[in-house]
Amino acid sequence: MITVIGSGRVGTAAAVIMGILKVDTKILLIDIVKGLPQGEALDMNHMSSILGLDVEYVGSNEYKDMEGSDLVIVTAGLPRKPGMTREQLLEANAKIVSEIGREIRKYAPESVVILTTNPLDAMTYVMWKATGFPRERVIGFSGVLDAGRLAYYASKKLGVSPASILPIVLGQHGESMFPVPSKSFVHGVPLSRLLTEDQLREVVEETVKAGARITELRGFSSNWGPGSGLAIMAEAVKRDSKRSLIASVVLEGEYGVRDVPVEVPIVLGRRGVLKVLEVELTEEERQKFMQSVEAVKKLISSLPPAYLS
Ligand SMILES: NC(=O)c1ccc[n+]([C@@H]2O[C@H](COP(=O)([O-])OP(=O)(O)OC[C@H]3O[C@@H](n4cnc5c(N)ncnc54)[C@H](O)[C@@H]3O)[C@@H](O)[C@H]2O)c1
Repeated sequence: MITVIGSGRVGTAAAVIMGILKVDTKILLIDIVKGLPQGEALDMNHMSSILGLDVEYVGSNEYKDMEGSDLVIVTAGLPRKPGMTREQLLEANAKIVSEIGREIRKYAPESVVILTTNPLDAMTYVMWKATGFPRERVIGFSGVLDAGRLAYYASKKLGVSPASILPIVLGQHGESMFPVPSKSFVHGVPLSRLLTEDQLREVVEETVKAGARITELRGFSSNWGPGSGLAIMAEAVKRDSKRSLIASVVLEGEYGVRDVPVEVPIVLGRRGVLKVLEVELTEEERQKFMQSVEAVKKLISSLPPAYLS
């Protein structure tokens, strides 16, 4: 069983897409708002019936119902409003993530946790501390989205399918995120060779600002990109596919960094992170990556001490 905590825009998009991809036969939706997860589950069961999916959705306001889940997806928390940065959500969401982390430790102690709550990397740290799980089982979602956005914007300029691009985005999911065109390839040819300097600058800027652009246009933050990225990660865990994806993971010496979660390429399977892949960076790229790591460290150090142990 997969549990999705938070039945808002991202949680419901993920639940629907996981159902359509038949990632599991039972998906539990949890939220603190009475009636919301139950209503969403009922609507999704009608979808399941119409599409012949054989997936059962259940809605609940009780954390204990997650017992038996091998994968818990956390999408609970405040989203940004137009003009806000992800970093401004820090304190309010740390409280929510920390509480949920303790419930997961109690009711699903062997689960793999995938988290979306912003500011993503600092919240991954809070979840890691609150669950006490090994870093392999606490994974921040954002890299699949940021990399997908990089591939999308590059594909528009190149005139090739985004599916032909293997994109790399490293560092923080936030203002200092670090898309790396020299390590993003179309069949062995890096984007840095296929696009001009100006085009590269535009692609990087569009990628970094994509989330804010969506929020500005429609008044609320993205959900279809995150929902589909979460479904791809859930599929890798549930099918033990060992697919390589980008995600936020607490580093333990890789890239010369320790105890800080940032976006890096990983190999994902049933037990969570099986491997962290170290991309070879030039000195200039390494400096940009480290600036991004420093931004995450700064956010973590501004958290109240209650969330740091
Ligand atoms: N990592 C990413 O790439 C990414 C992308 C988009 C959004 N996000 C983040 O994901 C989070 C959710 O976004 P959204 O658009 O779905 O927001 P939303 O407001 O639509 O949904 C959030 C839901 O969480 C619920 N909730 C709050 N506290 C809870 C708790 N303690 N237990 C259970 N449920 C609780 C709320 O009732 C609400 O239904 C936000 O923090 C947003 O910034 C991250």
